[in-house]
Amino acid sequence: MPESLVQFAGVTRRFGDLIAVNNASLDIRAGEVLAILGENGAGKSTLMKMLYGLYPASEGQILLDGAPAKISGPADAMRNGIGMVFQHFSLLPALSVRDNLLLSWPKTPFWKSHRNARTDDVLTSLAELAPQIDPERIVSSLSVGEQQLVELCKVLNINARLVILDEPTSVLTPAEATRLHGFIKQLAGRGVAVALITHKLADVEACADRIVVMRRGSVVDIAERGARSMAETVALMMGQSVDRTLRPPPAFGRTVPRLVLENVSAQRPDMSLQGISLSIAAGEIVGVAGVAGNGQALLAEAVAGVEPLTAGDILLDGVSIARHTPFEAVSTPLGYIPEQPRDNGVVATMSLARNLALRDLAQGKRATGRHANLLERFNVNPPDPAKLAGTLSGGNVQKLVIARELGIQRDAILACYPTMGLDLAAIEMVYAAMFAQAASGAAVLWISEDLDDLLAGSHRIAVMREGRLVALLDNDGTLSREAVGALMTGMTETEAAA
Ligand SMILES: Nc1ncnc2c1ncn2[C@@H]1O[C@H](COP(=O)(O)OP(=O)(O)OP(=O)(O)O)[C@@H](O)[C@H]1O
Repeated sequence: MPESLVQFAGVTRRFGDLIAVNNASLDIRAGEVLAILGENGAGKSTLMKMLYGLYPASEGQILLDGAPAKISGPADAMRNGIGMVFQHFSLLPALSVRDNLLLSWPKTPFWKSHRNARTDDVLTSLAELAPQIDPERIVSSLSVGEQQLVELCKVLNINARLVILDEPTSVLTPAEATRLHGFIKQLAGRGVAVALITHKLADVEACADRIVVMRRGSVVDIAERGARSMAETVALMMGQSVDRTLRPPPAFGRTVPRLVLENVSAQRPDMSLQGISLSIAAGEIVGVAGVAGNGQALLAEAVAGVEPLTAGDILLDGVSIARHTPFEAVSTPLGYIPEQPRDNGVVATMSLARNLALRDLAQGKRATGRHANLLERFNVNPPDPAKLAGTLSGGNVQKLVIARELGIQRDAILACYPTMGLDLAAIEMVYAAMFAQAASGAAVLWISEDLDDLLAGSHRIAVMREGRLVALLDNDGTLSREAVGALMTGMTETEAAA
């Protein structure tokens, strides 16, 4: 039996009346990859945050190397060789990658935090894990996936014995995810324990040695790799079986242009959007495919009005909706699901009810109770309008934003990674809501890194590379992943398939 590094013995965590983790017992062994699965709000993050010292257990005990762990905060956890990478990042956006790594590196000399041969060791894990990231780049210019890799390097730099990863692949491109899987296996091969919280069965298939399933706060199953079929694991997670087949989008007659981008251009220090023109008809879903960091984020923010346009216009039903300040964007008649909704879509210190009424409030109108049923409809858990948004689990924050943006019929929808961090049942619900909007005439612009979902759910696919729209393809059933992948990377189809 391999050595137990950590043991949870009957651990419970309450937040007021809510039992987030209920009498959980499990161990984490040196050199294993332990996948922790469960639907949104199942208690996965809370369980690991207790180990990382962020919350004390309400009952039960956590043992480290067989003795009761004395971890009263993340600094203690790190001293004990436990590192955690969160869904929510803690990088300083104005500093370079190198400076961010130096700030959290225990060996950084206090007198010299700058470029210096003696501090180059801080870059070793970056070179291994993400050689494409230039350490001198400013963090704010990195894609979300790249930022996550930098967060992971921070943890690797403390020489962790246990690395906890909270949904690491939800923001990674397929290629980045594959590289991360390989790296996780390498870490385990060196004797490091990896606890991997995930919703993606591909992560489990690629690297898990054991699989823990949580449901409603309880550990409901612990199994060795291969002991359960994927269908059995999903049924354990959801308490039922979920058919994960994306229904095709509703048919539409491409006649009336609704959302029109005319030569849309915008500029950030590291990225420029160059003359994007695209016309989306009523009822049409256009999926935007691209390798992360090729201008999708800037396109989304430009269309949403968060980033001012340097040229061009955006028209909705013939009327310009191009905005010049983020405040004006609040009145944009566009349903907008932003990337990283915890940062960009909710006010953590406000109640769920006020977050649902955020657009009204921002326009100086009174918040009404008419939004309350949206919590039930979009399965936000707990569906308590008085709860603060900051207390929701990551997936439930996403559902809250989706409830606000897709809960009423819109003329146009801009959806950025709308299923990120969601469990399988919630993904189905989001796609159903998005397709229903299209069926009722909304023009939908949908940015995603999941090519399979884009191919299954869009009428046309726009491919972005280096801030330009390099292709606009009819998704007529003949498009292949390889063909779109080739356009995304600029490689030939055979190179992309290799
Ligand atoms: N600080 C907090 N205050 C109050 N309730 C909380 C707090 N943190 C978590 N919860 C609640 O505890 C439950 C478990 O949340 P947790 O974040 O552990 O779920 P999760 O399984 O990681 O979900 P997800 O997959 O959506 O990230 C949820 O109902 C959540 O609302």
